Amino acid sequence: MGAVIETRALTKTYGRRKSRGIKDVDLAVEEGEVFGFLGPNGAGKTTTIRLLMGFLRPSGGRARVFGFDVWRESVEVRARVGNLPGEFALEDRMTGEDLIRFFARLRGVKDLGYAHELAERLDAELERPMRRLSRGNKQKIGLIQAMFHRPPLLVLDEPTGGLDPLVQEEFLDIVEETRDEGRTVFFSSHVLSEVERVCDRVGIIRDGELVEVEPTDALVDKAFRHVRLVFDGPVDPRPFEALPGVEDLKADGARLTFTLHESPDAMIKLAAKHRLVSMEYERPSLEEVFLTYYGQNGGGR
Ligand SMILES: Nc1ncnc2c1ncn2[C@@H]1O[C@H](COP(=O)(O)OP(=O)(O)OP(=O)(O)O)[C@@H](O)[C@H]1O
Repeated sequence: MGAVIETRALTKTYGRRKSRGIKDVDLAVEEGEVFGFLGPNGAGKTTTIRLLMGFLRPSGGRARVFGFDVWRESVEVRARVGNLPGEFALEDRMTGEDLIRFFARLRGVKDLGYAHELAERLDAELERPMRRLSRGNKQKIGLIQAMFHRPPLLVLDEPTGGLDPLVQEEFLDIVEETRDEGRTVFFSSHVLSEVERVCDRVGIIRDGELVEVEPTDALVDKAFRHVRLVFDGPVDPRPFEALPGVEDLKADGARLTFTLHESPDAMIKLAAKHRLVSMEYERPSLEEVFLTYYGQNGGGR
């Protein structure tokens, strides 16, 4: 099967002033993959998710989920998608258990076994009224609600927000199991480490535009490297500084550290003219790669 989510030039502007939401987003999420949708606050993640769920009408372009138009056939879409919205209003007096039973009736689900398994694994409090739950505990109820009927597609907006680290880990295990069952997961995040751990591919959105879509490994692989060279005596750092792709060079007598944005060939040949004691050549984290798209202060490259 082809794409589970497919958007073409999907665009949303807000209000009469046509203020920015998202612009010309072309996206294809394949069946059985875990897709991470990355961007800082205000980049357009929630807007995209609300469009996919048919909660917002596109200003331009279109989007399909399982082949259904997300706006005109939103009932068909929602029947196949488990969704955690960015913000959700929960009935204050209801307990988590009441809410799950309510959704189970709506969806015609009789067996609540998986709902209770999820509640136990996420350490959710199903017996308390919602108004007495902390943000993180409400988030757990929202996640159970999105997942307990094992929908073929999960669309989750910042699913780990407010969860403590152990529960985040458990949630990521559940995401991996969901993929093992051949189901598809699309989630937005700005926690790069979790995306690096579970996502097969990532899309990076900046100022409403999708700037990169890559397999997670490939994105990190094609990025720069951290290099640390230690020689048996002081070396002149200037020839290293002059190499193409060398940035942020720091010299400390016999020790040079820098980032390298080109292939290592010229650097290795230059280093080999001296006596090397040790060399480290390391991939960056996804977090560091992400910063190269945004700059340290959100500027971008
Ligand atoms: N209802 C609205 N009316 C006007 N502008 C809006 C509205 N909702 C979002 N925007 C604008 O659209 C842009 C994208 O917002 P969106 O909420 O989709 O970003 P996000 O990536 O989900 O951010 P966050 O991580 O903060 O939720 C922002 O510039 C935001 O100010």
